[in-house]
Amino acid sequence: MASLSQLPAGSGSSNSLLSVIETAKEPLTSVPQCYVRLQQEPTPSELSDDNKGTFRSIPTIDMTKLVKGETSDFANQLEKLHSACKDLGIFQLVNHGVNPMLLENLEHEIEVFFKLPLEEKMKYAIRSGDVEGYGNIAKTKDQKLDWGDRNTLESYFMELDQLAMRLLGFMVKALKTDMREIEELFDTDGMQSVRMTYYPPCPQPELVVGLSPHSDVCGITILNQLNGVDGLQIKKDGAWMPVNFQKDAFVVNVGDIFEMLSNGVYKSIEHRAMVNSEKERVSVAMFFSPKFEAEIGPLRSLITPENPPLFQGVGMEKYVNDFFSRLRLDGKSYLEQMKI
Ligand SMILES: O=C(O)CCC(=O)C(=O)O
Ligand SMILES: [Fe+2]
Repeated sequence: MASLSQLPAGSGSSNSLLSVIETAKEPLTSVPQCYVRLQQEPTPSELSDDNKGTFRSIPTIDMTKLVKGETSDFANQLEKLHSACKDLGIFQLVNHGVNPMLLENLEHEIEVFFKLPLEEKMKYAIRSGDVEGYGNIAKTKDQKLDWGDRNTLESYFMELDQLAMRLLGFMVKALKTDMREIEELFDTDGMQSVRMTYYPPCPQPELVVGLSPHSDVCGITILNQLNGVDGLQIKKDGAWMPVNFQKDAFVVNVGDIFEMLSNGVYKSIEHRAMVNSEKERVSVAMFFSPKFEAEIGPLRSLITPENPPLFQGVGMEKYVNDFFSRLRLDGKSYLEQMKI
């Protein structure tokens, strides 16, 4: 795994992580001890039939049906979006409207970047006190990135930002509340960050984890599995379930902050990434969060005497900083602390 933006410091910052690509270049037949996980939770194939549950695949939401507006298709799709966010916290988004040429260029440029020699990549390494670079990129909407091909990356960020705002709009509609509070939190100065991850093939994939179990500390995440290789898994009823999705679809998941904003109606989902022995995998996750100055907590418009707040309010900056000061990714434990 290389590159991270939403990881607490000790989850493998800088050198050990950045060098996994270099490690994987060696003709290895076994995995170095530092990557071996001794205790893995069961995968579906290891569970008894009684415990497999009913999960088959994540729901598919069709953006064109949402954008079309007030038709019966729209109402059905909005209901589907509501159930997906409430019951699972994740769905695949098809017909999202992002320019296919842009997606192709992005895939090409990111692959080229990850394949540069380490010395070249380290020229872009994140420096202490900075938030962007190899290893980590985070930006507010008005900050510029200065590595990679600015045109492609910036266009991607802009298109995804618009998509995220539209999706947030539909989610708010599905929650039957109004958009004003969300606009205040996310619009203009909202925070956008990205994690691009290159997972090299691994000689013993069953012994390692590409990205440790976690939920995302953001409003929503839009994940692009760039080269179409699967590896994402979600935790459902105590077991890890693989998520397969169409090559051109994005996976959207509810983050911890939206769980708080929705007062627990929508759920963030615990997930992880696994690797395989043959194919490298490249993913780009974009995280959309409220602005740093915002106070986050259950939306006022959702709170009534019958529906009291389930989470404490907290400043966004404090929330994010406290998360980054934790030593490792640990499922949904950080969000649990915020419960009243
Ligand atoms: O690579 C993936 O499929 C998952 C990435 C992810 O969960 C993240 O970057 O937060
Ligand atoms: Fe994630």
